[in-house]
Amino acid sequence: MMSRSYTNLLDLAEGNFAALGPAGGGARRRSGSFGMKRMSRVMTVPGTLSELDGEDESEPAATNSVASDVPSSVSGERLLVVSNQLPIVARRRPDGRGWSFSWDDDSLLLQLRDGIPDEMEVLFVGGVRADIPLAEQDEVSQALYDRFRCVAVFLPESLHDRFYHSFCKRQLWPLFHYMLPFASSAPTATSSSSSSSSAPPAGNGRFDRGSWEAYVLANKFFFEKVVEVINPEDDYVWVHDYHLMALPTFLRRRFNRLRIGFFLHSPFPSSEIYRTLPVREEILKALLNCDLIGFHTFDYARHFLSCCSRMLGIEYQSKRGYIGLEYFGRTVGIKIMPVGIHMDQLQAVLCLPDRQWRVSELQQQFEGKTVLLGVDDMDIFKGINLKLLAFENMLRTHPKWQGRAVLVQIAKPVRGKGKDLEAIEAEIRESYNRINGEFGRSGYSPVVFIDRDVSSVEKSAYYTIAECVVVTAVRDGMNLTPYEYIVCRQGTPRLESSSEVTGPKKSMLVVSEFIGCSPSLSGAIRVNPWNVEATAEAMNEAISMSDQEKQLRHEKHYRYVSTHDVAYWSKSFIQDLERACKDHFRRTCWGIGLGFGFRVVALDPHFTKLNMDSIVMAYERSESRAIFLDYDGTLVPQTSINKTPSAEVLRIINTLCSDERNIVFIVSGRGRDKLGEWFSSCPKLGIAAEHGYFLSGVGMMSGKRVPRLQTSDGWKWLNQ
Ligand SMILES: O=P(O)(O)OC[C@H]1O[C@H](O[C@H]2O[C@H](CO)[C@@H](O)[C@H](O)[C@H]2O)[C@H](O)[C@@H](O)[C@@H]1O
Repeated sequence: MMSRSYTNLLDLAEGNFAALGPAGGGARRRSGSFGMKRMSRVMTVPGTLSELDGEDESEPAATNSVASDVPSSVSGERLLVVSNQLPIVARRRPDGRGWSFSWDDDSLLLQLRDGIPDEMEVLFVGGVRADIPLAEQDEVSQALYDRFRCVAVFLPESLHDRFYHSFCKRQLWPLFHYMLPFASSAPTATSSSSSSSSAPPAGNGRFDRGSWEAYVLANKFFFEKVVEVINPEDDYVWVHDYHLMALPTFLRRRFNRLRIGFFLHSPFPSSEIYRTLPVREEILKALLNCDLIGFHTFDYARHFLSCCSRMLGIEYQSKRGYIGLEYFGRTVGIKIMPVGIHMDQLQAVLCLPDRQWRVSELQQQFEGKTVLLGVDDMDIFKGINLKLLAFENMLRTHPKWQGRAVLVQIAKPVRGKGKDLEAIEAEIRESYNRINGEFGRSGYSPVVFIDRDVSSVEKSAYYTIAECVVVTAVRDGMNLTPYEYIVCRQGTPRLESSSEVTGPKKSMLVVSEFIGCSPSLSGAIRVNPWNVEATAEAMNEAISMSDQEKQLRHEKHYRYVSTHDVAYWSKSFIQDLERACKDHFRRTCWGIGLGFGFRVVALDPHFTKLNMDSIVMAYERSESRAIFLDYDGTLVPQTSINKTPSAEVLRIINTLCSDERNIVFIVSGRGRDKLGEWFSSCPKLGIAAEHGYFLSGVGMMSGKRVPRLQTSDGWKWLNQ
């Protein structure tokens, strides 16, 4: 029986969006609207597997198979990077007429180009971080495509609210950060939401099916934009982050053999958390339509694999260092590779002329003080208040730091607002006012709280003067703050002559054990941020450590961070994606299934479908036959509670066994006692019980049938 969500998804896939109101912004285009789509170099042949698995045949997009003689890697390959937002900064022109656009140099998506081979063109597909009126969307789309090879996705406003603010930010994002929607108020703190005024309709953080439908529909909008520009035989598609987890299913339905990679930038939670999501199977199955799925850490990948095992019954295999999930004949690769920073860009900031001046200013401001630094988005998972409590605790338990230690906390403001965020902001304010009230004195404020946008120059200047960076996030996918700090403390050769870089390079880190970068920072002091006293001790230890020790730790970190940069990450991902897809064009692919049950069955080209008439003919022609029958799912339905074989099954088995030319075996993992009991009325039947550990029954010797082993006790198990 189809579940409700399947029905809805099918509706969505068929273009029935009634529940969500009119869809499509002014800029929605049909295939090929940018006028540059190339012809397919591979012919497709229709076919269906529905007879084999009893699935509905009425799904035209799902039944294409592709011929197997296909070109190997060729030039002209392109990478389509699909993400919720394009790496573009959009500004209204000062005269109010039109828009000006520039690359967002801070965007990881833009930076990843450095790891992509030069001959591979990179196109971006995603939303624009600005409210572009409907009437201007066509023009903006064309400009973005012509100038930046960016394909803009515009979602109708109401759909965007339900997709992003409601499903992404109130449901997926908190859940992936281990927050279950127990309370009636929803987590709404966002780090980059577009507007707080357009509150989503869902009233709390609990699962809301309408928002899920909006999520699926929004993913379909992204899919349509990909379709406009894709050349499925030459292109790779790299989908980013939790906003677009349904997209691989849309892509796979249309393009059976498209090369699809996905990278999750947020954490993937423990299966005990993930399994509370009502659409848990749908999302897992959608991701399994990719060829490669990437995670920042081993733990996130491990959680994903246990979800696949527990919720879908799919087990992973590890071969020669690669982890793969066998999914209907395709191997879905699992990639563990934390993202890195863009070295050149950070170093370029270090060389900007006004930076030196900013560093000197800060050195003066904090002269004689030891600066601990926090740089976080102001969101509910960053644990800023826990950091303040730990700092307060350190001042109290180690009074030598009173008057000497300063915590500078930069909290990048976010536009999204919610009750949780407001409560956390109030708590933070109360904490730093209390700390400054108790420990502050003339010329000394223990906490300097900066809740405004800070330029990259200013941020790098703070990194330079900080003795230690403290990250106490309670969950974070990766968190690149420690990496940025390490690179800024190292400086660049061009700074060697300046007064800012003197003596050996050193840095010190206190980082939460709940964030993605933690495993890669072996020289950091790792803390459980919920343990305020232990974090206070870690802060004290970090700033009290000898310079030599700080230097050793810094060198170790710098070696890692400078070699595992963003280009290293993207290069490695694309290489693995290529590898995972290398035999795609040698396989015969069949799409089957409805909605999120859709998957591609990939078969060896020599695989031929069994045909009843030819089986009967071959059976009749043969002189001797070995017939091996599985038990559960073959002789008794997988779902039946009563596992005893029916009289009909026993009759058929005895008929098969009565033919002298047949040797019939049941092969099962079940125990010998039960199988022996169930088939006691089939004296000529062979049984391989407990996966073949116990054997009983007939055999052939020199072409002659040997009698089955039987004792007065009934069955004789050969290896007993
Ligand atoms: O707020 P969103 O638009 O929903 O995006 C979520 C966050 O995405 C990015 O951060 C994530 O990816 C980073 C790089 O992999 C990783 O360091 C971080 O821990 C992840 O949360 C983005 O940088 C954040 O601003 C967004 O909040």
